[in-house]
Amino acid sequence: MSAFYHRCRYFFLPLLVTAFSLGLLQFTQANWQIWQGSINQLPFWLLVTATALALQFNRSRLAYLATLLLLFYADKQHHLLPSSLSSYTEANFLGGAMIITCFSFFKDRGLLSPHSLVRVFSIFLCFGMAYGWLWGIEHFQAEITAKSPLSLSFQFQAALPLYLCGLLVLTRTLWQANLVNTSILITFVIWVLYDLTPGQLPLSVLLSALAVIFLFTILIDSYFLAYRDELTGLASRRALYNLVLSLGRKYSVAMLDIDHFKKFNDTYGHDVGDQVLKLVAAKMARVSGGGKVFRYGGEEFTIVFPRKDTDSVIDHLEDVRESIEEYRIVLRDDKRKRSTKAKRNAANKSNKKTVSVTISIGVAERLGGETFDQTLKQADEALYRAKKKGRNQICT
Ligand SMILES: Nc1nc2c(ncn2[C@@H]2O[C@H](COP(=O)(O)OP(=O)(O)OP(=O)(O)O)[C@@H](O)[C@H]2O)c(=O)[nH]1
Repeated sequence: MSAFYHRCRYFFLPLLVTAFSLGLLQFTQANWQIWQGSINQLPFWLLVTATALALQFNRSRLAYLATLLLLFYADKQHHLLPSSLSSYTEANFLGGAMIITCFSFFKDRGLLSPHSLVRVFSIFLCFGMAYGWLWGIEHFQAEITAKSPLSLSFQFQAALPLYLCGLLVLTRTLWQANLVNTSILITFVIWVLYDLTPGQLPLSVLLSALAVIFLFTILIDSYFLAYRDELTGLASRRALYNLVLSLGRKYSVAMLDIDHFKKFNDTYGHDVGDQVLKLVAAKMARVSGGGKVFRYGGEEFTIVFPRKDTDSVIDHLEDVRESIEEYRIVLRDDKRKRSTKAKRNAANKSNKKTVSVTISIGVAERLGGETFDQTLKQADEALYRAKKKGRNQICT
C-alpha cells in the first residue's frame, strides 16, 4: 500500500500534472501567441536558473540536462553549430534520446569529480552511436533486409534504439520512483513529442515547461530533504518547530518512545531495528483526532494536537498504543543475499518470524503562558513516569 502511495506521489501525479499543463497550454495557444517574442526568451532564463539551482542542491543530472537543452535551444535560435552538423537532425534526435536514457541511470555526483568525465564522455558516445546506427542502417539496408527473418521497415529499424531507450527510462523510473527520475522521464517524453509532433507546441514553450518541472523537482526534493525524516518518512524535528510557529494558544503534546529498544537492537540487530522503527512510525502516522506526528529523534516521536486538551486526546493516543502492542511485525530477510532455492524454501515456510514492541506515552497540554518547549518538557516528564510505572502505558 505504501509503495503504491509512493508511486502515485512521485510517478503518476507528476506525469498527470505535466500532461494536463501541456494540454492546457495547447488548448489556450491562441491567447498567448501575442507574447511569442517574450516567450522565445523564457527558456534561456528558466534553463539557466534550473541549472544554477540544480548545481546548488547537488542535482547534477538535472544540471547537465538543463545545460544540454539550453545549448540545443541556443543552436535552434541562433544557429551556433555548423550547418553540416545541424542537418543530421535524426541522428541528433536519437543521440539526445540516448543521452537522456544514460542520465536516468547515472547517479547525482559533484560536478568537479572524476564522474563528470564519464558523463561528458557518454554524451559524445551517445551521439557517436546514434550517427553510427543510422549510417549502418542506411548503408547496409539491403543486407539487413535479406538476412532478417522479419520484414521490418527502414523507419522501424532506424527507431529501434529509441524504443529501447523509452523502455529503459520507463523501467528505471518505475523501479526507483522519485521526482528526479520522473523529471528525466518527462524530458524523454517531451523530447520525443517535439520530434513526432512538430508544430503542436513551440519548442520555447516545451522547454520552458520542462525547466519549470526541473525547478519544482529541485525545490520539492530539497523541502523533503529538510523537513522529512529519511528512514520513517515522517515529518522531522525541524518540521515540528515550523509547526510551532503557527500553533494557537491551546494544544496538547505527546511524547512517544519505544520500550526497551536498545535491548531489541541488541537482540535482532540494527537493521531489524530500522525496519521496526519504520513500521511503528507508519502506525503512529494513522493517529486520529487531528494529531500531527513527527520523529523527534532516535526512537522518540512527538504528536501535536492543535486546539485540544489532554482529556480529548487520551483515547486517540490509546488507540495508537494498542495498535502497536497488537501489531505482529513479520521480519523481512535480506532477499538479495539469498539464492533462488533458499527463497523458495523460505516462501514455503508458514511460520515466519514475528516480533512485537510496545510504546510508552507522556502527554501534556499547554497551560497559560507556557512556551512550546515548556509543554514538551512536561510531556517528557510524563513519559518518564510512564516508563517508571512499567512502560506500555500513557501518563499525563
Ligand atoms: N535501529 C535503530 N536504532 C536506533 C535508532 N535511533 C536510536 N536507536 C536506538 O534506540 C536505543 C534507545 O535506547 P535507550 O534510550 O537506552 O532506551 P530503551 O532501550 O528504549 O529503553 P527505555 O526507553 O527505557 O524503554 C539505542 O540503542 C539507540 O541505538 C535508529 O534510527 N535505528
